[in-house]
Amino acid sequence: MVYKALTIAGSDSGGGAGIQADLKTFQELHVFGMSALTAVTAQNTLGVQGVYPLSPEAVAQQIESVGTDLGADAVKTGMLFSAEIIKAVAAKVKQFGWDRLVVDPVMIAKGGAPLLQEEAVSALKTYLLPLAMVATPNIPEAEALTGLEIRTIDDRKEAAKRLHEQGVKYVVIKGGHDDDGEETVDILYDGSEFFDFTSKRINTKHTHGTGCTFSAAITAELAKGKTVQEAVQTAKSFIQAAIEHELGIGHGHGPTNHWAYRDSQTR
Ligand SMILES: Nc1ncnc2c1ncn2[C@@H]1O[C@H](COP(=O)(O)OP(=O)(O)OP(=O)(O)O)[C@@H](O)[C@H]1O
Ligand SMILES: Cc1ncc(COP(=O)(O)O)c(N)n1
Repeated sequence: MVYKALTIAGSDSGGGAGIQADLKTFQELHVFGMSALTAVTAQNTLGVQGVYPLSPEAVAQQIESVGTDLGADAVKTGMLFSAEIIKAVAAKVKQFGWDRLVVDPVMIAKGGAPLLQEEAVSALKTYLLPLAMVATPNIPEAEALTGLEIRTIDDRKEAAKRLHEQGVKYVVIKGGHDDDGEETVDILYDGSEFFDFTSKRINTKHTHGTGCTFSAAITAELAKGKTVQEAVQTAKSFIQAAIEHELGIGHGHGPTNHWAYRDSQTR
């Protein structure tokens, strides 16, 4: 059986985030990866030097090419840039009836560069979140999507409930941005219960692309037919290994190590 996953996201020339992180992660998890580019970024470990969005038609046509021939067992979205691209993507997801959809609501790169226009946040809420099986906001993204200020674990739970009310079936609020403490805690809400995924916080500056890699791992596991809980558990182990075994490349915030999880399985 060949499992297939499609990522709809931006290109990161530096290879640590975006489409590149997604395809590497799919491959590492033994899932055939396909892509529809939304934008090309000139980017490295020091920051984002340029953003060149594609037309909504170009995005829609790439998805159409994949959907009408290869099909996809699961789909994820990353950087979508504009309200027009979000609408085009939502229409195609509906057309192909893709229900294993993971929405990573990418807004701002770690270095501060905007990857989603401010006015597109409401399009994300209106058109895409209601189609999402899983959404994976970090804390600032969850704040932008709910209007809540998130300080405590209870605040995170409240934000998860609000996003569930907006139509997301499973909400994962990631704890990478919670700088205090010895642990990172990601919270999963399924509409009735909360589940915690906890790991030791690794003290490193090489976390470029952690969010993309984590959501791509969830998507790969969903493509195999795993439950959301199983998929999040594998994704947490995948990202933990990828951060822990850092590559140390580039002069700034380096990428994570996408092959570390596979190595850890064979050790
Ligand atoms: N220093 C760390 N140590 C261990 N795990 C981490 C660390 N930083 C992030 N993570 C994990 O990485 C995953 C992504 O979380 P994070 O909150 O960094 O996402 P993000 O901000 O969307 O990422 P990105 O910066 O790529 O957009 C989560 O599972 C989180 O717990
Ligand atoms: C094309 C693209 N997509 C997503 C991110 C977010 O990743 P990060 O916040 O780790 O920079 C990025 N930097 N570039």
